[in-house]
Amino acid sequence: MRTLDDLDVKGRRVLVRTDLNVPLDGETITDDGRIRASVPTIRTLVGRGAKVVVCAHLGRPKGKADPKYSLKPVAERLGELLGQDVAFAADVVGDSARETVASLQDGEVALLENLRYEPGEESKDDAARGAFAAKLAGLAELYVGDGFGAVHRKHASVYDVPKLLPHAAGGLIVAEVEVLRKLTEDTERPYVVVLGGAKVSDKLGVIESLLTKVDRLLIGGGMAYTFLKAQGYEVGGSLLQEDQLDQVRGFLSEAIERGVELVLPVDVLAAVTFAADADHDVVEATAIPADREGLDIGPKTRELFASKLADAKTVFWNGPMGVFEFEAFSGGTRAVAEALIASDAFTVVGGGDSAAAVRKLELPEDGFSHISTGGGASLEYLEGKSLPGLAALED
Ligand SMILES: Nc1ncnc2c1ncn2[C@@H]1O[C@H](COP(=O)(O)OP(=O)(O)O)[C@@H](O)[C@H]1O
Ligand SMILES: O=C(OP(=O)(O)O)[C@H](O)COP(=O)(O)O
Repeated sequence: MRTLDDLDVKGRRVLVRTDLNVPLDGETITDDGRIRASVPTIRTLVGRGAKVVVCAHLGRPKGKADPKYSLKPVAERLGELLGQDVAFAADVVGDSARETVASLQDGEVALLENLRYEPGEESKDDAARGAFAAKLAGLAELYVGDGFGAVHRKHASVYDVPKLLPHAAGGLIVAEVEVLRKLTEDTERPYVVVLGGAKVSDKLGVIESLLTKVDRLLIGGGMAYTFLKAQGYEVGGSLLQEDQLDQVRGFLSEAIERGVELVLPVDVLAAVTFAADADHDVVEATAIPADREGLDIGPKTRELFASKLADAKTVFWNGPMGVFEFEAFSGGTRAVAEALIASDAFTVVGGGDSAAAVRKLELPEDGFSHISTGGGASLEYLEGKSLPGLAALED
């Protein structure tokens, strides 16, 4: 892959695709890790006299402008971290974007509004995506791909724009790939992957391939309930991917055939509702009451998972074990994080919320070998698949 050093950026408009998909509470950014991670590349371009046009997505607004998902608060935070103003365009490729970009001087930075306000960004139709990509590419002369967390998405800003402009990979993508490559080459064993979180349908897809690579797979968070249901247990109002139950049954038998230990929760915190102060009890994972939802793994599961991590030599973890944003349901995530910190394995934690959890729980970031900005992106990288956003940069 070409890197920033291969581009002559001075005085030129450079479109930088970053991942600024940060957790928000209203307009308040609750974790700015991904914004911080985008700073070095932007700063390098600023230092080399580029006119820097940053683009990114936030959440899943599904092709329509929705103020809830505006990047405006992110522009302010990015400005604070860079120590210079960041001009904010109120649209993605409209009048505001064109005017904002046109007024940039060398060394100045602009951020476009949320890419996913535009239906072309995520369209499955190549022509629709291509048409939007052409408008986006029209704003700049060069392209830098640096949004590692989104490289698994075949989206216009990730996949199509680099086909239209001279391009290079930014420092974050280079650094992430360098570390994750270590997990795919001569992996020291036991190799354990821990999966949780809420993007269940997305991430169930990687399990088939992980079963051919890992020694143990620990499944917690919102992921676990589809497995429990597939085994025939009641999961009440817990997160469930009903349409993937058959697929999950397949994983359960394949794990047995391959001799992979697939470890599920044995107890959970079952809450009466999804709220920070919800009444809850520890129940057996096989006996979740119909009117309850599982919001965290229970104490026996925390011990079980820690024991399955104790002798690991390589660990990848994506997805919180529970709704860590609520103090009462953060214990499982803390327990898994602490088990990784205590271990002498090569440990990588990835994902916007997983990384945010480590910081929110005030755990030492240097207790992990690497904290990746990508969750789904890292998992798909570990599958060994060609990722659209990396393939496009390699061309
Ligand atoms: N049992 C659960 N029920 C509902 N949500 C959950 C549960 N466990 C974890 N979560 C949620 O998963 C979210 C993170 O999921 P995900 O986006 O897949 O992780 P990451 O961003 O680290 O890749 C968090 O907001 C957390 O509250
Ligand atoms: O937050 C992200 O991924 P992650 O939750 O897997 O870490 C990325 O910004 C990708 O977002 P998407 O999963 O809505 O495409």
